[in-house]
Amino acid sequence: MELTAEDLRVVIDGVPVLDGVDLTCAPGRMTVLVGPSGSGKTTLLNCLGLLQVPSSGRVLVDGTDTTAWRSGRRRRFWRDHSAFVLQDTGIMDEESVALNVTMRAGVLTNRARGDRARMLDALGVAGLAGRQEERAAHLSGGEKHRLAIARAVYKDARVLYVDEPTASLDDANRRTVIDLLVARARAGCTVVVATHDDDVVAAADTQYTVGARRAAVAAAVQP
Ligand SMILES: Nc1ncnc2c1ncn2[C@@H]1O[C@H](COP(=O)(O)OP(=O)(O)OP(=O)(O)O)[C@@H](O)[C@H]1O
Repeated sequence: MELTAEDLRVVIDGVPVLDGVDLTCAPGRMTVLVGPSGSGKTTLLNCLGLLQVPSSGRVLVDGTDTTAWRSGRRRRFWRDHSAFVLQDTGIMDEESVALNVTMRAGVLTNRARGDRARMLDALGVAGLAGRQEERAAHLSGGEKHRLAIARAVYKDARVLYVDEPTASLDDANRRTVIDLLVARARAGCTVVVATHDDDVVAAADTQYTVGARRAAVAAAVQP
């Protein structure tokens, strides 16, 4: 699915955070959003993920303007097409690793339901083979990141939104996460990543510097 931002602006408390962003995130490509801390990367990621309503401008999904989408339409987009790997990863600590992948539980028990073979496959891809019956709370921070990506792999989400996936990971985990994201893009997904990590940037197909336009305008008005 193609995501397009057109003249996107976000103003918070009278302060422009995003100032006219034009951007396309194409399927089959990993697009990274870079820029200094506070430049608006997460804000842009949230707008592209329809989690945040911009002050003006549009977000298009496969050419369809989402501005008028009501909550039900947005929820269908999230349910059917997208996966989020955000900074707190959204892992349910008290549940099993398996349930965190399939996101479907039995009515009377918390046993994971869904396609077991695909669940095991997704865990294998994420380097978590054999961990399905453990409680997610037992996983390390890096393993939880990989579990969140396993969830996206299981879901076969067409759009993957990722915020700072490698922050506070060791080198081996960083490499695994980067390779997983590249593999999702090669599988045809639209992968959008907000990052400070040069290795993530080096692995990306497209780079967008957030705040560059603001910086250019500020430089132009310097005496
Ligand atoms: N809900 C909010 N209320 C007030 N200010 C906000 C809000 N959301 C974002 N901001 C401000 O908008 C600016 C951009 O924040 P954002 O989190 O998008 O930056 P970022 O580039 O992702 O930063 P980092 O690299 O540090 O994660 C910051 O100055 C932040 O304080």
